Amino acid sequence: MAMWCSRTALRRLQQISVSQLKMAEGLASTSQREMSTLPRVYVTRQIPPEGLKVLRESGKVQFELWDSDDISVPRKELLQKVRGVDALLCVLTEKIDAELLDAAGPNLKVVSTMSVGFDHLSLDELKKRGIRVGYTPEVLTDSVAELTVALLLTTSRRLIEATHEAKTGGWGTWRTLWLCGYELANSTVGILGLGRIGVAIAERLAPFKVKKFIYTDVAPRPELASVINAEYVSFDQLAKESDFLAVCCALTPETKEICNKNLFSKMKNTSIFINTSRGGVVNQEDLYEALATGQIAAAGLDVTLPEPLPTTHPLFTLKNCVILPHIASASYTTRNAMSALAANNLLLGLQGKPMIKELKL
Ligand SMILES: O=C(O)[C@H](O)CO
Repeated sequence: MAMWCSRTALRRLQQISVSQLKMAEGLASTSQREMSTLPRVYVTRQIPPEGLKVLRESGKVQFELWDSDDISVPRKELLQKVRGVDALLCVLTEKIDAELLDAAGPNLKVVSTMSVGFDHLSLDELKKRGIRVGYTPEVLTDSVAELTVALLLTTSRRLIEATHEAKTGGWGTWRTLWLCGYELANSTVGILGLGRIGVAIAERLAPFKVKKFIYTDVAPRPELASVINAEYVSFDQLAKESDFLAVCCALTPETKEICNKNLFSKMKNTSIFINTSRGGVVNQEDLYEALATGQIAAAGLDVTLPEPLPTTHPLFTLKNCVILPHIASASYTTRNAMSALAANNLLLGLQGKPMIKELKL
């Protein structure tokens, strides 16, 4: 599956125009000898075309690519392929840990992930080795916020159940309480972990006549909160007062399974729980209990643990749980922007320049 950037592969991967292809080939063929001295990069996925174009047209690196977007690179292959590389461009399915960094060896200077989340990276190990890390915040904020709103409305207004009923004969006469859900108007929306994405979600929800935004985080974030007029509350207050609770925090050792029975037991039985951050912030057994027993009204999840969630998982048996396959940032524009940003971060890192978006280790 892996390959060095060849003519056929380039055409297939990037659906680029013939002139663009010629340019890439020209670069490759005119400088075969020069190329062998260029820094080596391994790209762990067939990333969207914009990023590959950035790498290719830079003329500053030679890169090898795992030539698939449907199957992630097997660990064994990855450990082999990273040997001796100068930089790695990865996605969130690859664990970048001590084993991998040892396999890569001392040449590795830059890891650039095409994601805003970095829980798949062992930051301590990267720091210890002086490896710089790029990531892709901001470019996905709009897309994630849009999807979060879509998931929230789908869940609270029971759209999946409704289309199922319409299609399968459950649609009888118009009924007064059939498929009733919960509305945003006059509601309190809680945000767990207020960052750019939380703000963008609130900005989109405000026109639905939300009464109040509340949030909690490790500390108040007055600048961000003032944009959406959100009040800082304790974790318990957030649980008790939210009609809609949107989880927007990063997965860290501190937030691992922070959404557990302690949280669900304090929530209203009319509340809607939405998670578009990481599956690991939720204790899924506790969530199942809360949903199955009516402790909370419904949940919308774009992320689970593991991913993919096995189709036999109990959460799939619940009508009041909407599960999406981690698509919050999945718009063509955003995925291309993430790809280009990851490539540019990598190139800048290799040149010893500040990256556009670099994690402070
Ligand atoms: O971390 C990320 O970037 C998202 O989860 C996927 O876009």
